[in-house]
This record gives sequence, structure tokens and C-alpha cells, in this order.
Amino acid sequence: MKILNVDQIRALDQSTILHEPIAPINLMERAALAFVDWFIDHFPVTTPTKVFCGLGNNGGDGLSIARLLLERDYPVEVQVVRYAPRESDDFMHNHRRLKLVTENIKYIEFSRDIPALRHNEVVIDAILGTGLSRPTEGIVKETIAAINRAPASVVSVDIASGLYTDQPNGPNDVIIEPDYTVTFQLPKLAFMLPKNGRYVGNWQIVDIRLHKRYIDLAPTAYYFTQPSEAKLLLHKRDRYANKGTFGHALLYAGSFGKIGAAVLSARACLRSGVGLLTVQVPRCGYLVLQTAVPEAMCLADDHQTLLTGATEISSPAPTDFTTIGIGPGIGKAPETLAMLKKLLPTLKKPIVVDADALNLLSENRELLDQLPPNSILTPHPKEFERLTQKWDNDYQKLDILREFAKKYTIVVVLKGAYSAIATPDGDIHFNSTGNPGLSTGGTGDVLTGILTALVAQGYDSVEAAVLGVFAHGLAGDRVAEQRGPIGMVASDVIDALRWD
Ligand SMILES: NC(=O)C1=CN([C@@H]2O[C@H](COP(=O)(O)OP(=O)(O)OC[C@H]3O[C@@H](n4cnc5c(N)ncnc54)[C@H](O)[C@@H]3O)[C@@H](O)[C@H]2O)[C@@H](O)CC1
Ligand SMILES: Nc1ncnc2c1ncn2[C@@H]1O[C@H](COP(=O)(O)OP(=O)(O)O)[C@@H](O)[C@H]1O
Ligand SMILES: [K+]
Repeated sequence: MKILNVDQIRALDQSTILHEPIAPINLMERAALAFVDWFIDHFPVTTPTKVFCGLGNNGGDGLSIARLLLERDYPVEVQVVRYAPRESDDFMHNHRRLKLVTENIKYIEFSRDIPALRHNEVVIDAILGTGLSRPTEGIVKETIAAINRAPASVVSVDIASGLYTDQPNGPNDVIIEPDYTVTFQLPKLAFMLPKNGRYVGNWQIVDIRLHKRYIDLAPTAYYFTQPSEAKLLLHKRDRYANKGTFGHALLYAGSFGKIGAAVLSARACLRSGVGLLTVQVPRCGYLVLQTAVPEAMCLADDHQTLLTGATEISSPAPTDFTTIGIGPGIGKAPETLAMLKKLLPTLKKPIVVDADALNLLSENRELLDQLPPNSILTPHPKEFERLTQKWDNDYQKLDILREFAKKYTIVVVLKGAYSAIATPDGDIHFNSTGNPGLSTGGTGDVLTGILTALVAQGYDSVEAAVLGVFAHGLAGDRVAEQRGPIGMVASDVIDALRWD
């Protein structure tokens, strides 16, 4: 699913009006109805509801929502924040229609007009939407601050009032902190960014049937992976396939005290459809790996506690494998760095690089040039910062991410909530699955195993990253549903992987 910018969203609105065709006021009504359908599912008809409206089309939505809820017997009170002398046409139209059904419309011009809010109430925030063009100030700011202080639940219409759709807010901006955001048609870039978490809440998209062809043709660099899109990426298995069809992967993982990382990524790799798997671990990990993952072949490194690349067996050579995954738990010993330095120039096919291999790259950035094209790097934000630079805000982080992936012709998975996958072409795909339960040791090692398996099976690197990150998050969601997010461990995620 595409993520469009504010100008495109506005143009999409116009395109819908022109091509369907539909009158603007009817499109607003459709949006309001979609919101109300969602609201009814979440709040009982007895819920005291205050709708705060601005004077633009977001406010117009609010007025329409208020009328529709009144018609459904919700106890609704409307508060119009009168911060400017002029209202939008559709606001005025809906204002007239609302006055036909209720007297209960109040106006906020001064601080004393801001109503008290109780904990059993729900606030619908329709003060400002995607039309935000400057930080909130004056009575708008005061009203937002009062709503944020109140114990009431808050549902934002389209986007929290005061939050920019696709540009950074200032550190002192006053923005609604909703429990929910019900957004129209498309996700907004702002929702993907960690720093905005408290200004988004639990967000949902409602379909308002905006012009599909416009969306299909609109250029964008931002995507949000939908379940149907991930499913389409999945390769079907040929009935006459054999294990050779699905590649032979080599994992370099583990060091003394971190053999678990090798076990986790090996198990995840096998559970993700790799044909054959060989894992090279330091000698101390040999028995552990052979016992914990009998399906994998094991190469014992000559070194007892860390990886040097040297083994008693010289065949097959690293270049003989379909792909290589490197990094989980390997540490940063000089011998391991030497191994990386020797290995990288010999490789031509994409590999998967994670964890300490990334830290070694960040301390030896000249090695980045040696990465085979279309390799996949999976840094968490700290690792990514070490690889690149500090950023002032999440938007700058996305720019740095995009440029990094383009510069080295690699796929970069910046992990976290809505993991951002940057492609060598400069696109960014945000993942839609996963939950905070995944913030537990070892889940990154699991992801490395998954991605290595997909690359070994012949998935293109971008598709492997999009599909693998999606499946990893979805497995995490299944575990969270069954046992709650807090008790989740990385092995549970492996067990919950499904590829159908
Ligand atoms: N684009 C779409 O697809 C649709 C949009 N609709 C609604 O329309 C909204 C956008 O409406 P508008 O473009 O009228 O914009 P808003 O309602 O977001 O803002 C209204 C106006 O307030 C002014 N403004 C900007 N920043 C301000 C600030 N900090 N303090 C005070 N005033 C400020 C601007 O002049 C802006 O046009 C969407 O968020 C959505 O709720 C829906 O009605 C239907 C479909
Ligand atoms: N809040 C969250 N929501 C969704 N996914 C998350 C969240 N926190 C962490 N994750 C996922 O969990 C994994 C953690 O990886 P990483 O930080 O490398 O862990 P480790 O090094 O312990 O294996 C990543 O795939 C990341 O996207
Ligand atoms: K809003």
C-alpha cells in the first residue's frame, strides 16, 4: 500500500471529486460515515462524546460525525474552536445541517470556554487534519493542551491535531495525544516514525473509496506492507522440488557465551524453508549446535571461542554456498574482523549481514564498498547510527537510510516498530506487523536466519526483506495473541513462523 504526501492526498481528494464524480460535501459525508462505523464498533451508544471541531475540512468531518452519532442516539456535544474568522465551505454546510438536529453546539474563543472533561467521556478530535501548515498556537494550542491533560479517551479524525503528516514537528509543538487515530484511506508517513508514537496511538485505516487510479499512478518512495501484498511475494513450491531447489545457506554465528545466537538463527533459517544449512561456529559451540539443531550441518572453526573462518575442512568454500548470513553473536575480535576482510572480496552473490558484523563494518567503513550488491543489512537503530551518523529527527533518519542503501546498492532493514526497509532504488517499505513483545534478546538473530533462508531460496533481496520482516512480525503477533507480549521469547517466534 502506498503512502502519499500531503499534496498528493489533497490532489487525490480532488481527483475523486472529479472522476467519480461526487460532490465534496458527499465525500466528507462518506468519510464521516466510515469514521462512525468504526466508532460504533468501539464505543457503546451510552458513551458521552464531545466532538472538538476546527474550521477547515477536518472540522467539517467532525460536524458531520457529530450529526451521524446524534442520529444514532449517542449523547453528543459539539465544541467548535473558533480560532479564525473564516470557515471552509464544507464546514459551513455541515454546520447548517447540524443546527437542524441539535442546539448543543458550543464555541471556544477564550480559555474560559474550554469545557471540563471527565474520564468516562470520549473526545473526538477534529480540530486540525492534514491541512496543518504551522504549529498550533493561541486557543487551538490551549484546547489541545486541555484535552491532553484530561482523563477522557481521545479519538483523532484522520490525524492528531497539530501533527504534521509528512514533515518534522518542532520539539515544543503542542499536539493531541490520542488513544486512537482513525485515518482516511491511506496511512500517513508520520504514523511510521517512533518519535510520533504518542501522537498516533492505536491507528486504523478506514476505506472511503478515494480514486483508485490516482493512487495507482501516484509516484511515491514510501510503502506500507499489507498482508495481501506479502502473500503475493511468497514463492509457490514445485511439486517436483528437491532440497537442492531451495539453496544451501552458510551461517557464521556465535562466540563463547553467545552460541545461543547461532542456534536461534539456524533454527529460524530451517523453519523458513532453506534446502540445506551449514553453520560455522567456534569450536566451543560445536556440540551445542549439533544437539540443539540436528537438521543443520556444523563446521567447527579452528578457534575455540570465536570465529576466524579457518576450519579443518576446506570444502565447500564459502563461495560455494547459495548465500551467507553473518553476524549473530560473533563478537568483534580482531580475528573475526580479519575473517570478514578476507571473506567479503571473494563474494559476488547477496549476503545477509547483522549484529556484530555490522559493528565491524561501522568500525571499518571501507569494507562497506566490498559488500556484494543487493546484500541485506539488518541494523537496529543504534547499529545504524554507528554505520552512518546521528540524526536530528526521524525524517532525517529516513533520508540517511535511503542514501545509505542507494550509495552501497544494498537493502537495509532498519529494525523497530514499523521496521523500515530501504531499497537500492531509494524506496522505503514500512512493515505492518510486530509488537513490543519482540523487544527481547534474540529476535534479531531469528530475523537473520529468516532472511538468509529466503535469499538462499532465490528470493530477490528486496522481496526477501519485505516478506521476511513481515513474516517475523506476524509470528511475533501470533505469540503475543496466545501468551501476551511480555513473556515472549525469541524461540516462540521461530515456532510461530508460517509460510502460507
Ligand atoms: N483529503 C481527503 O481525502 C479527505 C479529507 N477530508 C478531511 O479534510 C482534512 C483536511 O482539511 P483541510 O485541508 O481543510 O485542512 P484542516 O482541516 O486540517 O485545517 C484547516 C485549515 O486550518 C489552517 N491551519 C493550518 N495550520 C493551522 C494551525 N496551526 N492553527 C490554525 N489553523 C491552521 C489552514 O489554513 C488549513 O487549511 C483531512 O484531514 C480530512 O479530515 C475528508 O473530509 C474527506 C476526504
Ligand atoms: N516495538 C516493536 N514493534 C515491532 N517490532 C519490534 C519492536 N521492538 C523490536 N522489534 C523487532 O524485534 C527485532 C529485534 O532485533 P534486535 O534489536 O537485533 O534484537 P537482538 O539483537 O536481541 O536479536 C527486530 O526485528 C525488530 O524489528
Ligand atoms: K484531527
